[in-house]
Amino acid sequence: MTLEAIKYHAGSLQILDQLLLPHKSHFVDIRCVEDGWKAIKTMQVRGAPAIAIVGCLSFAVELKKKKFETIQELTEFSNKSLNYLVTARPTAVNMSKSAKMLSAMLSSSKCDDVEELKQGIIDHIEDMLDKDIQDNKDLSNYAAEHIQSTCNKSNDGYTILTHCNTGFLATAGYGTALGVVRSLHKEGLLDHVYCTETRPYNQGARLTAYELVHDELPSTLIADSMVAVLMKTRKISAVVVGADRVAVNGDVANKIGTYQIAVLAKHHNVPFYVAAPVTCHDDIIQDGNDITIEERPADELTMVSGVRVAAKGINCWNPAFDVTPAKLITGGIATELGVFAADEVKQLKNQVKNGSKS
Ligand SMILES: CSC[C@@H](O)[C@@H](O)C(=O)COP(=O)(O)O
Repeated sequence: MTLEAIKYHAGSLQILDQLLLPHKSHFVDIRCVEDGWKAIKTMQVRGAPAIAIVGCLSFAVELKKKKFETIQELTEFSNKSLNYLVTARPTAVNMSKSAKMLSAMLSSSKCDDVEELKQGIIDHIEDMLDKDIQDNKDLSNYAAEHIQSTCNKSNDGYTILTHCNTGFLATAGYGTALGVVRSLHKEGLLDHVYCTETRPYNQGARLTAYELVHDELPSTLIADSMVAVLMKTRKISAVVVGADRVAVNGDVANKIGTYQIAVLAKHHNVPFYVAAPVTCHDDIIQDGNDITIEERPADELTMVSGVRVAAKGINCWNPAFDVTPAKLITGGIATELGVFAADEVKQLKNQVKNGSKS
């Protein structure tokens, strides 16, 4: 049975509450933009593509119920809602790109029928679901081919290390970095996958491990602090991670801990890949230093599953993401348009502008 984290039918949205995983599968209703914003902020849904998809669908659900007298009224409501959704979490680019695209669609539309324009926006948002799954499959297949042509095999196939959660739970389906793992497995080429715990919020232990067990993939969980010894003592073919924002120069913001894994990969000569559909690429921010890094509440660090593990009174710093410089992304950046060297990812922006797909 395929995992399902987003249940959507015209006018109705439910999401799997990721705060309760892996212990409980419980879907919550998202009836409006405010519900969508809260679900993103509290991380009931997380992962860059899923944030944008659930944010936009929450807007679509509220839009469907609302009546507008004029196009101006529709436009004002839309811009206000979309701008609000962008404020829930700042690092991933996907929601802000979608918001800009939908606002531009409204402002450039020649349609003078409010209902028709409203439905056009809803249709466009609904298409995001299928498009994200197809993009993930395409980029995963490209990355799997690239790994086969450039990385070392271990035993009966390739051994991959991944970080955070980038699978069904972080996207509309299939996944990005975890999609690459799925594609290798489908081809009979996956020997093993290691997933990090991903402290402090444990997306690896709670969510990636859940997906790997669900799909019966050969897998092992490690603590984040074991990456160096893993690379030294076991044959790792490649590291594959996702992205929250890829800057124009190929620097990548992703889950905290990604940067240190990239440093270790460089030291141990392990190719380091980023799996990032075009929706994760920022066309404006030139380099990683200008990416806003979200800082999350201290209790995500001091508490584990509601139990305090840190001494009371200690100061905490909890950046949720870090930036891996392009020069450490030695394998490449996999997109639905192919695999790019990180310092050549600028070309991707031109291909997207020109509408080419190869
Ligand atoms: C396909 S998901 C890519 C990234 O969004 C993922 O690696 C990540 O950093 C998620 O962070 P999170 O804080 O759980 O939203």
